[in-house]
Amino acid sequence: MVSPGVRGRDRGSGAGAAAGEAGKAHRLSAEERDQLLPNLRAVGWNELEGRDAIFKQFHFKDFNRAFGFMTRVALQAEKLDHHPEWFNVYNKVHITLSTHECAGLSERDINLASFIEQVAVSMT
Ligand SMILES: C[C@H](O)[C@H](O)[C@H]1CNC2=NC(N)=NC(=O)C2=N1
Repeated sequence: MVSPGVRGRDRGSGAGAAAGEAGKAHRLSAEERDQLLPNLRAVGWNELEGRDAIFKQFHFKDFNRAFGFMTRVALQAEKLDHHPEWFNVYNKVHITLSTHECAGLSERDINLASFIEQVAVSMT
């Protein structure tokens, strides 16, 4: 499993973030994709066609579980200042992750997807 990372935890502290950590997002290189995407593909994330983004559909027992999941993801997204594009109806949640700032997939999406997986596992 990809580690959820710590991006955002020290946001605003100004304390020596590593290169790229709190700075501008960059689109993942081919090598970075080869390294980072297989773990997410293995748990159902897929790359979209025609857009540099990843997508997954989640199904829960009922709306309460789905909305509880969304609430936990929303709080983390706000902490990370990195937000999902998502759709919910009843027990289904569809999520697309991409980084608007660099118009494509960045490490931020990988980190958020990893967090989302942890939450989903704990809700099902
Ligand atoms: C101003 C604010 O930091 C930006 O708009 C943040 C907010 N959330 C974001 N979410 C996503 N998915 N991509 C971004 O580039 C992004 N940027």
